Amino acid sequence: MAKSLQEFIVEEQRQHGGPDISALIFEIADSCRRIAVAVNRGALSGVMGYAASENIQGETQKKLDVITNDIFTHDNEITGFYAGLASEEMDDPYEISAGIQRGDYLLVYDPLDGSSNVDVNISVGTIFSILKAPNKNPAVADFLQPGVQQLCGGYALYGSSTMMVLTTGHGVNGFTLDVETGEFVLTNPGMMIPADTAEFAINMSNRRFWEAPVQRYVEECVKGKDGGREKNFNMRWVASMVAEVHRILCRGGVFMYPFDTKDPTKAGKLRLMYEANPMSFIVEQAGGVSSTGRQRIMEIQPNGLHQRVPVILGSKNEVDRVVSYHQGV
Ligand SMILES: O=P(O)(O)OC[C@H]1O[C@](O)(COP(=O)(O)O)[C@@H](O)[C@@H]1O
Ligand SMILES: [Mg+2]
Ligand SMILES: [Mg+2]
Repeated sequence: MAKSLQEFIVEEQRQHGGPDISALIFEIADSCRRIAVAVNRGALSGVMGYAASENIQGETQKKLDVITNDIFTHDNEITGFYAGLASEEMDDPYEISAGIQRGDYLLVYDPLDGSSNVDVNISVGTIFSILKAPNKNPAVADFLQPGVQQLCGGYALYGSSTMMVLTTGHGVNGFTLDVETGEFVLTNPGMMIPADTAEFAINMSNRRFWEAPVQRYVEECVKGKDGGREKNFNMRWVASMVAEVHRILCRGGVFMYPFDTKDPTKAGKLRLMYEANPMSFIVEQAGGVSSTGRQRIMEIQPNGLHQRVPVILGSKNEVDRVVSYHQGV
């Protein structure tokens, strides 16, 4: 019989040792199960559309951004495992309430990724990263750890089925939610990204704002066999990073939200701490590569909780090619 997430994580912990974060992972999975219910009920709960608020990035929040942030924050706060929490939807780290025990870890998360898709019933997700807390009363600086220090990176995908995919540094495993039992079951053990691909994902409407190396790469993909590449390429853009990364884990591909000059105040669109880092951890553990074009993402020393970074990730040979185009540029 297929293993449950719980059985799998306990076994992985026993096998590899290190800090025991198995209970943290079960609680996160349970919280994602509750978010899946909120997302799946859709309009039935009256949660479609915009809230009357903006987040720190000046983005108008969807009602579900706010609801899922509340669920994820509350569920994980009360476990007593964390010294502090930080989310895309909160300007500053969330302080653990008085009376709740402070634990040894930090949790950073994007409670609802791809939220522009919820009103049109397209896949969304939750992304999270677990770090060691340097102390029980963490300041912002204590959260600013490079991705290589993550203890766990993972996401939940609320798609045609709900899945949880995660790594603790010993490969990548995928679990599907059995809605009848409420349990996540191991369905995709040892996920690996093929080194080669003929599929790329990028928001083409930003084309005129990209730098020369990305212009060159995409141009070559579009021209395919007529432009010197050995094959023709296909393109996908879901506008949900979770769905995009999941597709790449399942069948390969390259995903890019590169540096662009659209808004000179922003180095890219995606956020380092709770989007790029956990996804990079997963991609690297699955044999892929994740880079800004000029630097391995997981080696970036963060300078802010909501810092943005260019992201190019996926199948090794294609990402290596894009990175090589950046050399000397
Ligand atoms: O709408 P665009 O510019 O194509 O951006 C899509 C990207 O933005 C995101 O939706 C950002 O995430 P949020 O929904 O959490 O802000 C990514 O999931 C996705 O890859
Ligand atoms: Mg996001
Ligand atoms: Mg989000």
